[in-house]
Amino acid sequence: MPESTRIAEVHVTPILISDPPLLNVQGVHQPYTPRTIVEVVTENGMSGIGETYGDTDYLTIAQAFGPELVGRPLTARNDLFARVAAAAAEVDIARIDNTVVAEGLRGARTEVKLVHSVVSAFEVALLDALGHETGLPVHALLGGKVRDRVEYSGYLFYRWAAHPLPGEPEDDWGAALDPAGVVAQAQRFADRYGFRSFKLKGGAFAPEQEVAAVHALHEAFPDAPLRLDPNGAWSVETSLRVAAELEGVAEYLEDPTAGTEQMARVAARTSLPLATNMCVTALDEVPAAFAADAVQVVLSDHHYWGGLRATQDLAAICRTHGKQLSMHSNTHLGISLAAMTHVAATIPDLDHACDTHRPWQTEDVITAPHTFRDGCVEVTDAPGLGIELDRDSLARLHRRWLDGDVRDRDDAAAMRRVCPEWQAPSFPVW
Ligand SMILES: O=C([O-])C(=O)C[C@H](O)[C@@H](O)C(=O)[O-]
Ligand SMILES: [Mg+2]
Repeated sequence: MPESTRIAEVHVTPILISDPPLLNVQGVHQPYTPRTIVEVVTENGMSGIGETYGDTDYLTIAQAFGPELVGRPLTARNDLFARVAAAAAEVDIARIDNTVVAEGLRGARTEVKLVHSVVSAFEVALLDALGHETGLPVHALLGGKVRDRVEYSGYLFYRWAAHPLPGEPEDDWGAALDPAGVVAQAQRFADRYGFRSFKLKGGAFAPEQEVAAVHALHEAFPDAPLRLDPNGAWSVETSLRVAAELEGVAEYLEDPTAGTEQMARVAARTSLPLATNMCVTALDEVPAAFAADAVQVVLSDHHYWGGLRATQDLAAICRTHGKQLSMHSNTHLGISLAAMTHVAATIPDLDHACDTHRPWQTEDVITAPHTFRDGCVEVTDAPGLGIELDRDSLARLHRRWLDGDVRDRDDAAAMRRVCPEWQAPSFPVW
């Protein structure tokens, strides 16, 4: 492939995918959630695909930036951030208010974070296309894999059996609203996918109930590393109480309390490691959090950090500062799972099984969705990401987006359909 191979077409396609009624501190997942699918096509007819958030602001930036890639060299990735940021500056981004919102439960919402998430989809698509042009897998383009399988953890959620209205998407997982329900869900995850570690999304019920669920999981799976993540819902004192009850049971507590300062106060008084995907989610948040030793484990996420190479950079920063690395996940499809798996395969010191929402999704836009064996996804050596876009499925899910009115993830609004008085909580909740 000549270095001058150029991009001939870029397609940015919003879709709505079905999502089960998973509970978190902000509310409950809506029946449908938006994603953005990016495809680049080279002048040689090779295609590359990427995936990111589909909420209005991300989509607006992606749609503004997409056409600018046409005519650019396929190998030009280093200026993506500057170019996407410039595109973002030209459009109206309506909802930047530096508050925590549901579409990611990712700490303060800033323009830089939006830009990173958009960059990630284009970077992955460019790497995928480059892989097809060269015959190399994405992990090789990132320096090569150091493992043949990437381990994921079973991501447990409190959940309702069904969304409230007839005709909304259904699955057969049933409700999980107490420790027995959580253990049954974990058992099904273990039987079906072989997961050997579990994360419970907390913040849905009082901490004592969630601690009881983690103890029940420990009893049922004594060797499994366990995590509990209330997305910052607890006060410092509550976090310390929970930490004391879960020492020796959990491998880490994820964002027990909100913000670097409070996390540091908890970290100073427990030996249980604290992990975050809320207070260290962009480079400018690193110095203060590391100086205060507020976190011991950083959850990478290539959507947050601006792509696969940025994730490798984050790994180097964590290594330098003696921090461990794990991986966060939001609702995502197989394109992102492929990207997560390729980058995870290249990071020597990925210390924990990665999170993934993928087992909760019943739809996808790739022709052969991944399978989990022993909780792991095989690292493919096929060119690019090693996946193929399912164009019929993409068209169907895009049609749903065109016909529907969901444009943003809003877990509080979804909760209000069942509990009209529900408000997004003020923190700490407990
Ligand atoms: O903190 C986390 O792990 C997440 O925010 C992951 C997801 O966003 C999860 O909380 C969700 O979708 O409800
Ligand atoms: Mg988290």
